[in-house]
Amino acid sequence: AKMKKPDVKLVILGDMNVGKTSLLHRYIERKFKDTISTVGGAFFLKQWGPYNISIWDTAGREQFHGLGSMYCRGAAAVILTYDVTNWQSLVELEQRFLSLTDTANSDCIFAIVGNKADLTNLKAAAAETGEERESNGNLAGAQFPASPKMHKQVQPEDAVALYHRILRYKMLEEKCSPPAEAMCFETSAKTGYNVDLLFERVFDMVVPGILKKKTEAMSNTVDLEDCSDMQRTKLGCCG
Ligand SMILES: Nc1nc2c(ncn2[C@@H]2O[C@H](COP(=O)(O)OP(=O)(O)OP(=O)(O)O)[C@@H](O)[C@H]2O)c(=O)[nH]1
Ligand SMILES: [Mg+2]
Repeated sequence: AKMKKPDVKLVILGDMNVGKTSLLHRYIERKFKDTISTVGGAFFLKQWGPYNISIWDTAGREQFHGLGSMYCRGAAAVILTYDVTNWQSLVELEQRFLSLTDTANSDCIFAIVGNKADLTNLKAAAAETGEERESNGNLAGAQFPASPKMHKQVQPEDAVALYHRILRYKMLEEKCSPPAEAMCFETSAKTGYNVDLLFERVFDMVVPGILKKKTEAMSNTVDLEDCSDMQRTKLGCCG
């Protein structure tokens, strides 16, 4: 099949083991399956209405950190993922991952995602689909946490506070940016809780940017001049 050219790029960032790959599998393949820690990165294409969206899954391991800013180049949205049972994974988003997004578009949209909500939230745990429960032989029930709040280390308001700090860091106006309540999520790749909501809200938010880019490209002649300049330079180098 002919490879479709993506209209827009999304990137998923976050520490190793938070569930980035699992979230993407859940969304694309509709199931929770075993993962191995990502090496480098991988991308998936998603058709969204008339648009092709590329979604980049990155490696959270420290040794691949240098690749992050490359993956973020030209991104229209970045999904910053942490694990609700791991406070440090939220801290890392700000300390280690945020600066990687310097190469993203200046009007880049940010989502903050607390994954593994099934471990701390009964509703998220119970969201598991019937078919899955069957294939797990009721294992899901047995894994219910005795006290749902037991392992929860990160509260939704911690993510909201981070969202506001990110807008400040990016020098994005609060009033021109999507509100924190719309862009901070708790998800479970295991049960599917809020996973469609997350991806589809982000898709809807990047569509206006695609339209704007297409309109600009049609009415812009400067691009052509830039191109011939580049060719001249190239000829200059070779000749
Ligand atoms: N309980 C629970 N476990 C999850 C969830 N999502 C992922 N996991 C588990 O967490 C581990 C890590 O998941 P991955 O999706 O590989 O994590 P990752 O963020 O892609 O990690 P790297 O590729 O190393 O950066 C795996 O054992 C998953 O099965 C979830 O929503 N709930
Ligand atoms: Mg991964």
